[in-house]
Amino acid sequence: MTSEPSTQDPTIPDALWNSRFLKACRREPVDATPVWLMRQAGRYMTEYRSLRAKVSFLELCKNPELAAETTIFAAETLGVDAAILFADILLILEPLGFGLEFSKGEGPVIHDPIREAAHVAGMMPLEDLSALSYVFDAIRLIRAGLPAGLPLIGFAGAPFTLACYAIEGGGSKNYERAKAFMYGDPGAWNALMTVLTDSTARYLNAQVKAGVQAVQVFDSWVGSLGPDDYRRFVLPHMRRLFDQIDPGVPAIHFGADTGSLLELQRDAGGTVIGLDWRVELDRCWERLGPEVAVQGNLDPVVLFAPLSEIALQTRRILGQAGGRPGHIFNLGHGILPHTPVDHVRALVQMVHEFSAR
Ligand SMILES: Cc1c2[nH]c(c1CCC(=O)O)Cc1[nH]c(c(CCC(=O)O)c1C)Cc1[nH]c(c(CCC(=O)O)c1C)Cc1[nH]c(c(C)c1CCC(=O)O)C2
Repeated sequence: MTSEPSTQDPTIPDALWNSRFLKACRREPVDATPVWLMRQAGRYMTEYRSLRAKVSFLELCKNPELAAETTIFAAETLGVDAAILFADILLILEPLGFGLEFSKGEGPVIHDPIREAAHVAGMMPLEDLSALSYVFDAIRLIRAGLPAGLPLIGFAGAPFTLACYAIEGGGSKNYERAKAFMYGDPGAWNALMTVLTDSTARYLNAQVKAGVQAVQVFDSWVGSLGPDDYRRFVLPHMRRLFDQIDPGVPAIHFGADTGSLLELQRDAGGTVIGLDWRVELDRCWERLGPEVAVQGNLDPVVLFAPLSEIALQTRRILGQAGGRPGHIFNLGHGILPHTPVDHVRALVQMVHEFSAR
């Protein structure tokens, strides 16, 4: 069911193996709760915005030196317990044959989206990952530039979330096209999900080979499904994905708005389950049982509140985790673009201070 990276791979240095973050992934006791934040490198930072004034988002992703600098700068400025690769879940769509664009104000646009089953019949799982070599180059540079004991997280989008983008052609409120495709032609849907699953597994394992110590799978839009649809159309693919990921690295399984899917997500796989802020951490951990670690779950909007409120909610979440080994503090979803940086830094300090043992 879950992968258990409990024996140390001889290629992992002690400083990384014994880091707070990796210990928490293994549900081992730590001196203070590890914290990192989804989208910790991004537009809320002035330095990021000045870089983006010079290069487009895709240029930044495809320039290993700049991507590495962005990851390292964010991790060091914030004092977090893990760094995350600077990239995007949608990059894998390009070598799968889709045109990708990030237009101002509109978010991502996928050209030539899937409109019929015949499109899927022509798709093959990625064998050759050389079109994504800039990602692996960035990982090598980041690993070399990070402090020896600071783990690096790689990531990918989950097949459902990627399928939504590939079919809708961009963001969507209700996913009508994606769901109509799923219900209307389950055979073509499963073929598409299989291509995305197998490509993603290879991509994540290649990130591990290049030097990440953990991976996170973002199923950002899967909360739009009810449990029965998740079971029928998504779970078998997610299980196949987690089964293929290198068992030597922890896999974080994140979804947003998945309060009604958590047990199914756990059954699909992952050593750590991500929780958003709509749920209570203690009750969910109870539901998930003792075999998984949990990550979360502060509302990203709380970072706009006064420090006193941030402190109150940080203490509440740490209290709900109850000092039980296996909690990684994070937001319930990514940091928002206008978040005050000083509040983000204060949050990281509070987590460490309030949880020090
Ligand atoms: C759904 C999704 C995407 N990308 C991602 C997800 C899953 C996470 C989630 O659910 O929030 C994942 C992602 N995207 C980015 C990272 C980098 C690592 C990090 O610091 O966490 C990660 C982990 C950079 C980014 N990805 C994007 C930016 C902003 C680009 C810019 O304008 O500079 C960054 C820093 C662009 C992006 N990329 C995507 C969208 C919807 C957008 C536009 C959103 C927006 O405009 O705020 C797709």
